[in-house]
Amino acid sequence: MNAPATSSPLLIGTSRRESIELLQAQLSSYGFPVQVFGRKSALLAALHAQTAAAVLLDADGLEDGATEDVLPLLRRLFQGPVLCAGTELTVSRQIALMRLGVTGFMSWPVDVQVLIDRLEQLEEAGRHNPYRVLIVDDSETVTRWVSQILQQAGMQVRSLHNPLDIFIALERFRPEIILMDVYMPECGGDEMARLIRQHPQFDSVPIVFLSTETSRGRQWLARSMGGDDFLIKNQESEELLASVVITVERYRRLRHWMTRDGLTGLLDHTHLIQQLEMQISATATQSVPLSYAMIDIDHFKQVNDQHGHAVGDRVIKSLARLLRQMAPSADLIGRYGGEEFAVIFPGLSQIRAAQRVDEMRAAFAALKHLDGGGALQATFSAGVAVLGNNMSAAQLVEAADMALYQAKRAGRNQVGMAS
Ligand SMILES: Nc1nc2c(ncn2[C@@H]2O[C@H](COP(=O)(O)OP(=O)(O)OP(=O)(O)O)[C@@H](O)[C@H]2O)c(=O)[nH]1
Repeated sequence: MNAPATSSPLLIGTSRRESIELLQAQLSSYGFPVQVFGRKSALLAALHAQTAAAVLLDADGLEDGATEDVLPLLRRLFQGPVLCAGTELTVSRQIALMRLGVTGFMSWPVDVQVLIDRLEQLEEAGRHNPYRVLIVDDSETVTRWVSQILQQAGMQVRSLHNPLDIFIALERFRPEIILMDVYMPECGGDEMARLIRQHPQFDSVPIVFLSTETSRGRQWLARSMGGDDFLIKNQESEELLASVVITVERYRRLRHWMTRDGLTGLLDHTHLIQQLEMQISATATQSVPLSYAMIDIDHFKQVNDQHGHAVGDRVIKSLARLLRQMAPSADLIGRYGGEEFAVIFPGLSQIRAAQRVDEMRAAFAALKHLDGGGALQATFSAGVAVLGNNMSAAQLVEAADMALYQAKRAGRNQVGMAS
């Protein structure tokens, strides 16, 4: 059995179907559904009948047509990403293929890890998480005007009239950009920016000043105090929108590399704990539970010793992918250490979280990991704890860790619950 394949399939068009059987099996074992087509008409019919995640075309063409012949028809049916894989694609051919609608290139034979990374990036980009924008301005007219423009563009907006309340909003709403007035009765926007920059977890959130200030000197002073950009109030709405989109996109890209573990793309240890602390403080004011699970692959040393480190890495990546598919959000999963992972479950009781983790455990145990011609299976053990009164993040982690230790002692491949 393969990983739960929730996504649309990758469609591959090639005349060398037999040479990609291994690639197809590997992708399936990572939970990516794949369909392979030798004939142009079959590929186009499949695109007509269903939604595809992406299309991968062999630069050497299909059995009954060159790649350049397939693309115009294909592009009429499919607006998503089209990758093209070739042995020696010259720059001029790549440009010609791009003009026909190819969005990315790869080397042939296709490296499964490179392809998986590309597909995961495409999935991530396709999730359409709306931008979170915090507006801090004492003027009701300005906040209403700015909110309206941004909300109409599909963004999530919160407004704050008193800048002194900003830290609660930063923790709860976790904005990806702050649009801040420069002159407010309680304090200056530049002073507030300086204060925000004192906190490492908010140090990278972009701050764009909104002001009627046209003096370049005053603008530069505000920027030197921690602002990223300066927008004049009452300008064209297109300019405001463009500035927000460009700034948040750049922030998202930077943040991805700053916070993620290189092998799995999950939150690294530091940012997982930071996320847990934020979730705990968000839960503090609501009477909802918060559970936390620690997950550790069983006998992983043996996997490395018997199959090699590269296969071990593949097992780690498969588990990361499976957790991403089955956890509430990619922002709530982390790689805690080598073969150790953690998942945060806001709003779930300990028993419900343990049930979810047990479903993950069963799905992972059923996965087949390829090793040359053969395949191996692996299992994990887990410990789940729920946040108690006045419990800190460190105490919650410790409780889950103890439950994990009990699950290991009780024979592994099971989920333990902290008492
Ligand atoms: N391939 C690979 N191995 C890793 C990575 N990080 C840690 N490991 C290995 O994971 C293994 C962890 O082994 P142990 O902590 O002894 O535990 P275990 O063998 O999983 O046994 P139990 O946890 O008791 O079931 C060590 O051999 C590490 O070298 C990694 O990124 N890639």
